Amino acid sequence: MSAIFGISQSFMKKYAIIVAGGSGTRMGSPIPKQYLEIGNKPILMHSLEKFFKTDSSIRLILVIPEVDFDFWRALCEKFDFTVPHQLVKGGKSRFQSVRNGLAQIEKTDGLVAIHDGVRPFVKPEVIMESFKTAEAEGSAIAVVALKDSIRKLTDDGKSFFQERQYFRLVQTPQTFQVQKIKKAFEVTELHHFTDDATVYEHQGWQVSLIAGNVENIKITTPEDMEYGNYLLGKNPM
Ligand SMILES: Nc1ccn([C@@H]2O[C@H](COP(=O)(O)OP(=O)(O)OP(=O)(O)O)[C@@H](O)[C@H]2O)c(=O)n1
Ligand SMILES: C[C@](O)(CO)[C@H](O)COP(=O)(O)O
Repeated sequence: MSAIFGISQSFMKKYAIIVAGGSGTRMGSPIPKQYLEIGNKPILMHSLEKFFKTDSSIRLILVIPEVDFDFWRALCEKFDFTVPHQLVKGGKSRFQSVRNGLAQIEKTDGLVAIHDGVRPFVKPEVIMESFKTAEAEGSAIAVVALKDSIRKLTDDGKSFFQERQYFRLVQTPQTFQVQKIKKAFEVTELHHFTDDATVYEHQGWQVSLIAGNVENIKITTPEDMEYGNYLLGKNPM
């Protein structure tokens, strides 16, 4: 980090892997959810733009199914979408899609944010903080506190009160020092690797948490589309 005119600035190369290799089964739409329009363009374009507008020097790596490459290029033409990005083919699972994205990063001395393509409402402040914390501490995982009470269910049908202050909802971006996350992804995929933090901590490394933003939902089911359109109507990007 260095300070120029009071603004703290890092000179480390920054990357963002935007994963959108899924099929969106829970959305149940004829085309995968990442290409559905909210506001005036596909969800995925909002997500890519968030990173580009935050810092245009971030190298954007977009992971989508290889069968969708032509479809995506056609969408870019249709929407006059000019944010520079590299297309990479997705894998069978999110883990494999991330690994394909990481394989495109040759150098090991940078920082990489891994972000779900279907989280278009991430705030620029969260993206910037994730790079800053990952540079200092190795990782930065965006999380938010719970507002509701929670209960733990047991297999025999009972439920128990849990202290919610000990829990956080996990979002993306999940940002890391490139060298460490590339090493972490050299392992065999395990069932509990639901995100990148779990892969990182499998190495025995502690993750650092940062504050996410509550609107940064993962668009998953049809009602999330309604909420997304509502947010854009009230709060155009
Ligand atoms: N093989 C996969 C599976 C998921 N993802 C991405 O990981 C993010 C989070 O996954 P999720 O919301 O579960 O997306 P889908 O797998 O598409 O949805 P579903 O589980 O409903 O099928 C999404 O941006 C999704 O495109 C991916 O890149 N490659
Ligand atoms: C990465 C993630 O969005 C963090 O909350 C989440 O783990 C993805 O889970 P999914 O089952 O692939 O939707």
